[in-house]
Amino acid sequence: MNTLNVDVAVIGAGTAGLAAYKAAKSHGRNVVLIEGGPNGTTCARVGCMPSKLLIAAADAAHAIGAAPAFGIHAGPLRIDGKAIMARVRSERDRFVRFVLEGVQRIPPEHRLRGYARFISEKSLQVDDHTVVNAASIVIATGSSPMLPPELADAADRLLVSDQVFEWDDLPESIAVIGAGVIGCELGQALHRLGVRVTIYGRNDRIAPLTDPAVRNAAARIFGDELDLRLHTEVLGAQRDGDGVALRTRDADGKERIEHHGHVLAASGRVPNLRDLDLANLSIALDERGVPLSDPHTMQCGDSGIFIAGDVSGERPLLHEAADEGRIAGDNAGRYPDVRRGLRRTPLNIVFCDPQIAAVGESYRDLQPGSFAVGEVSFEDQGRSRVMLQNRGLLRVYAEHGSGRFLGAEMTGPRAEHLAHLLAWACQNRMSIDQMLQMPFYHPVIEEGLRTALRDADDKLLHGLPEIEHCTDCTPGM
Ligand SMILES: Cc1cc2nc3c(=O)[nH]c(=O)nc-3n(C[C@H](O)[C@H](O)[C@H](O)COP(=O)(O)OP(=O)(O)OC[C@H]3O[C@@H](n4cnc5c(N)ncnc54)[C@H](O)[C@@H]3O)c2cc1C
Ligand SMILES: NC(=O)c1ccc[n+]([C@@H]2O[C@H](COP(=O)([O-])OP(=O)(O)OC[C@H]3O[C@@H](n4cnc5c(N)ncnc54)[C@H](O)[C@@H]3O)[C@@H](O)[C@H]2O)c1
Repeated sequence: MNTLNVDVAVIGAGTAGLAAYKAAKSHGRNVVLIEGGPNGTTCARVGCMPSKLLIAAADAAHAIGAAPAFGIHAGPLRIDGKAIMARVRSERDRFVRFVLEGVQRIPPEHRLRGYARFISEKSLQVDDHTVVNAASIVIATGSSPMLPPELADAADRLLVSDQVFEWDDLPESIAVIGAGVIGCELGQALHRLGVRVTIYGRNDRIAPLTDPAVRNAAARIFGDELDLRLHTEVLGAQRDGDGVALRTRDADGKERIEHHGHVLAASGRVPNLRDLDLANLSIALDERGVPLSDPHTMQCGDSGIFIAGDVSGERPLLHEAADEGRIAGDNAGRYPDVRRGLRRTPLNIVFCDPQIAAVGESYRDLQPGSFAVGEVSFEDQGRSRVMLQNRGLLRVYAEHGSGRFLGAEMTGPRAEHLAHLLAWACQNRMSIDQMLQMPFYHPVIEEGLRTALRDADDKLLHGLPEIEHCTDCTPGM
């Protein structure tokens, strides 16, 4: 057995772990980065990048399908699944290569291969070859897809998103379980690429939306385009012939058995904590078994243990993993002189079409009666109509009294850009009035945002509370 004595050990070489390693090193500390699985990060290998590559192909197919409405006819659409997947994989490999080059630049003596688990608060066992003693430790082990037990009998026809990006051709049909972020992004992309897709959601949840009005708008738009079954419970899945027989029950209690080629579990992800032997530590855990941590320092209690990225289960997004990793690594490097790091305004973007986004405080978390809602439908919004992308709804939330902009939820054209504008305004604690003093060009989609801001301004002026406050969006739904 080897023994390694270091100042800081970082478990996991994903986005959070790499940021933590760099931040801890900046203090001149002796740091080791431990990775058990494949290098390259979830984002580049099986997450953000390959999913956006698949969506880009779907966008291209959709644009051809939409062209006749402008009087443009490109001939019959032909989708070459093999070519699509070849591009997804080769571009994905290119992104992974950049990450691997970065990992290679870390001196070999600072990298350790193997899965780590805790022996005590200051020591780790890595596989069966090394004991690492460290003054502080960063847990940055990421997350894994959750597999609902009722899908177990689908056997080899049960997939998770990781496997989609290894396909060398597109399948004929697929059932997507979960109308969350992955379900909406991949489900719609595959549908637009000619795969017969059914998306099943067990409640009315669509991606990160908590505002019932925006949720309804998104459900309507999605449901108009593809087979979306909300409020539908999956009862079981059985390997059957060349596919899967999926047994479901809808909101009216009607049970059905339908045949699909594959089943994709897009039902959420769970933090990678199970094999870390956290029971050997005295840090407090929440009800999911995730170590409790301070979101500004990433410190677990007053220990020398820090947590960052998807494993913390708080904001499982790339830019948050990078921020949390940086804060955790900085504090691990300066431990016990722990400091608060910068946390940004929450920003969530789903790359479906129309895009979905949420900024700042979510509708669900706002205090009923304390805020006004301004809204705009994109149906008659000038630029959106010009581009034939006039679908969706944007709702902005503003605090009564201060007039401060609190947050927004939306589905609509170019929501990724609107969401950034709004997140910047939110982080700068701007009021609706200050936002309306900013320039708006013509004709742009941002004029739709101005309509929503004016609506909020009007309601603030008249002291109108939000009357349709969500009654069913209790936490966790
Ligand atoms: C399909 C998909 C699409 C996504 N799209 C987006 C997007 O568009 N935008 C966005 O912001 N986010 C997106 N995300 C989320 C984003 O990818 C994650 O938030 C981010 O990659 C998390 O980084 P991380 O460092 O926490 O985890 P990871 O990159 O998963 O790193 C964790 C590492 O820890 C290693 N590890 C685990 N246990 C141990 C152990 N015991 N010992 C040693 N090593 C261990 C793992 O092998 C892994 O390499 C997407 C995710 C998915 C799945
Ligand atoms: N654009 C992006 O930023 C992006 C893209 C993809 C993934 N991600 C990240 O990856 C994480 C995981 O994505 P996800 O889509 O797996 O999780 P999610 O939490 O977004 O959605 C999971 C959905 O599955 C539903 N569900 C759970 N069990 C079910 C069951 N048995 N039957 C039917 N529905 C069920 C849940 O109600 C929920 O709506 C996201 O939280 C997100 O942070 C981000």
